[in-house]
Amino acid sequence: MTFTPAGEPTGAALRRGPLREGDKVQLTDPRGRMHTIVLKPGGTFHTHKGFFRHEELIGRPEGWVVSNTAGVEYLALRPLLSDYVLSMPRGAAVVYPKDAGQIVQMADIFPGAVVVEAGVGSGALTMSLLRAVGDGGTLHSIERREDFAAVARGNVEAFFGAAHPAWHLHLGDFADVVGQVAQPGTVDRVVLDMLAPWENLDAAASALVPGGVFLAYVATTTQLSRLAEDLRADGRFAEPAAWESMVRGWHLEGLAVRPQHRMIGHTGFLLTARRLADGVVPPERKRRPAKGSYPAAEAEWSEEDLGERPVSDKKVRKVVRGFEAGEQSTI
Ligand SMILES: C[S@@+](CC[C@H](N)C(=O)[O-])C[C@H]1O[C@@H](n2cnc3c(N)ncnc32)[C@H](O)[C@@H]1O
Repeated sequence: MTFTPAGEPTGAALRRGPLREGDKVQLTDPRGRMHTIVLKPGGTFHTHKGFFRHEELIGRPEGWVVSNTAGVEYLALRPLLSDYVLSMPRGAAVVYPKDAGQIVQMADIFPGAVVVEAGVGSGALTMSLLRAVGDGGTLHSIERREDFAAVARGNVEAFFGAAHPAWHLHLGDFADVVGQVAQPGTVDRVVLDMLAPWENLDAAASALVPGGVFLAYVATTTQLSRLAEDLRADGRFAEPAAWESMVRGWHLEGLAVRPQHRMIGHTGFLLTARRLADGVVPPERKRRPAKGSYPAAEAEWSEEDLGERPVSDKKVRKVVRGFEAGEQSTI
């Protein structure tokens, strides 16, 4: 199903115009609860407080309010991409919208770019990448699990309403597949969301153009540490940068304007590094390597490696005396 006229980006027409048969529609009830339905002739939406017929929405503009048999009102809107990824079927955990936005921006995904991503999981990030590269770009998505690839294909095609012209889904391991789908040195961006991205640095470095962006999304600090050290050891990448983003919603009610009590505390860390030109040695880092970083994951950690300031016995005795005398003091 596609309503896209020639020249319009894939999927755009599905998000415009009156509500149609086959459209996914998000209903918001008076308490703010959401329900997702697919409009079909003869369909009804039932709750324990009455029902309405889908025909009452088909042909209406988005943003319509429909009342059920008990007078309960529902606001009807097509889901946005950020709504869709949180309600679609999942194979693996998805990249949340807050991180997908950061990935598109910080990996500098541009219209027409050649991008390789792995793994695909449920296809959540895939949809943001496809929107960013556009119909004229190329996205190779590599997934090692056939069942997850099938879930992703279903989600992506349902969202765009058709096969996206920029999308190429491949089954297999990133390191085996990337060289088959892209010539060395031709990929603008590599985006990895997987357990062990450090196992794929050689393949990623071979695929990337000079100046290309490598971005990885990892869930734990131990993964982040291993990845950063292995990137430095590889020698074909500039110094990596890492961060996380926290998004806190706000409650807006009269004078009660405050942060919401609940938030998504942790999703993952993002790390980016640029591909150096071939044969270039990474510029020497000015920082003393022993301070604030540790040399290798398997090394014994010392206070100095961790950037801890050694504390003299004299200082410790002074603080203990102060503590015994009732003073508040820290080392
Ligand atoms: C967390 S999921 C990805 C979620 C996805 N980015 C999304 O937003 O829906 C991680 C996926 O990576 C796949 N994977 C792990 N290592 C891989 C590799 N070396 N090559 C290809 N896929 C891999 C796993 O099978 C899994 O489906």
